[in-house]
Amino acid sequence: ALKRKKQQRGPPSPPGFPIIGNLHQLGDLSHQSLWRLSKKYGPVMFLKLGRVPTVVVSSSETAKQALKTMTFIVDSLKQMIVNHFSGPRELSYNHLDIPFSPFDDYWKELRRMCVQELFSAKRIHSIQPIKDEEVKRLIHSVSESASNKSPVNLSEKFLALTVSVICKAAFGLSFQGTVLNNDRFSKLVGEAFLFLGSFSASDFYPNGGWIIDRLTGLQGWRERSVRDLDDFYEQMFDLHKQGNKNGVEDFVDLLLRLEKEETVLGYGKLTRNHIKAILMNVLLGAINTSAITMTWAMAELMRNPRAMNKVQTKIRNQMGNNRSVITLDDIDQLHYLKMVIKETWRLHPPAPLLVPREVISEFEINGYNIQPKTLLHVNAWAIGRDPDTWKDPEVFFPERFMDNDIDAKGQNFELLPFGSGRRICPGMYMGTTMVEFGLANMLYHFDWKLPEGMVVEDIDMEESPGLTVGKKNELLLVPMKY
Ligand code: HEM
Repeated sequence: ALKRKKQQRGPPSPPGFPIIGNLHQLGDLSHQSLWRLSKKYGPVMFLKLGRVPTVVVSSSETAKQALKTMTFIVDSLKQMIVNHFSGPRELSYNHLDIPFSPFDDYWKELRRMCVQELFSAKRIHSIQPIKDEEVKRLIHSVSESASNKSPVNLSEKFLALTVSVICKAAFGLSFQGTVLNNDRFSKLVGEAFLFLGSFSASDFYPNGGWIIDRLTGLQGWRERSVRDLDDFYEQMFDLHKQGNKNGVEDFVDLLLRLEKEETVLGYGKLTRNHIKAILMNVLLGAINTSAITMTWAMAELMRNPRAMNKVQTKIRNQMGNNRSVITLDDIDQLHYLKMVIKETWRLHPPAPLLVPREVISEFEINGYNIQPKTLLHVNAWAIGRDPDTWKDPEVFFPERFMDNDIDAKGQNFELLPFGSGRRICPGMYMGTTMVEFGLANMLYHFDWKLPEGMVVEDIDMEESPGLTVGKKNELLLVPMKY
């Protein structure tokens, strides 16, 4: 009887208010608030976010139980469509009235297709010339700043690099002089991120939250971002209809072909609106995350001159003096750089709460009972700072990865920048190589110093709110040609 009683026990829960539950305790940077709460309430907590019952796990052990042993689904794509593209509130891709479980099949098929077509190692090697070309452009522009001794906005440069590489690879587009220039596009992507991550009352109060959103101005802003992106997609489809110059089928060609062939995926035919939603997902998943990682890494290295010096010396010794570009093939040898990147992900996972899951059947974590229909968050950010897992968690110390074989590929629950399990990031290899490649080249070709009058203590590590969490203030550094 005692055992039975234990099984029925729910996780500890911070006291909340009626109706809003614990929503008021979240704030802008919810992963941080949840981390603080977890110190008091433990690695499995129950909260009510408005009406939504939510469980948050905050240690590697509980994350493992949640991600590895149980079956549940996250419907990020469905959620996104429902929340942001449907209903009378938004520009609507609203004919996607997607029932719950068939959608899962549909997503599974799509995901398989994406992995084969877009994220495969073969594909990534085939886009290496694109990466080389784009990184050369970056080196060139940073060199100019170096000769003028003027600061470079690294946040912006890294974003521009990933935008050009991903868009050329996925959409066959070059932004130089075509549909959008990099700046406008980067801005659009940034906005889309903010609005997806922004707290929206209507997500929690389906019957009236939109009034609050209108009053706060969020509504108009979302509509504008969505409309701009929609324009962008339409322009891109037009360009693709004009035929592909080099005869290579890119991701958009592929999706348009499947649409034309009236391909049935899961529950129904692939429509233009599905294609937009898929592209949106890929775009948002791909671009910001890599750029954010590179920016955090540079900020941490600037604050830790010992690590900066070590990583540069190692890259330069290994690569010799007269390389124009460090290539994908070189990167395997750069072990210390890889440790620097892992250490960056430990402290700054770009998607700190991963993607929320919905529990579909009852299960237990640490003996606590979790009910179906509960939303489940894994706080990867908290796990990276858990003193039971990491010695001196606040210290940036890449060498900590020397004596263990923890990697970031979803098998070690101590480090989950790409999530784990069924919904693990399919762009993991692409994202990792992107980050390694961008950083290796910036560290090899340039020494970096702080703008005039700034000292190391002035580098702030404040985070900006959103679905992905980047550095709040832009990182400005002065390059010196090595
Ligand atoms: C440093 C780079 C990246 C990081 C840190 C990252 C991180 C993540 C995380 C944490 C998730 C959720 C996984 C989970 O909840 O278990 C995710 C999902 C996803 N990522 Fe990435 N990502 C990166 C790069 C990319 C790239 C380059 C692409 C595409 C080319 C991509 C496409 C996606 C997609 C489509 C999903 C949704 C998968 C699903 O729901 O089934 N990501 N990513």
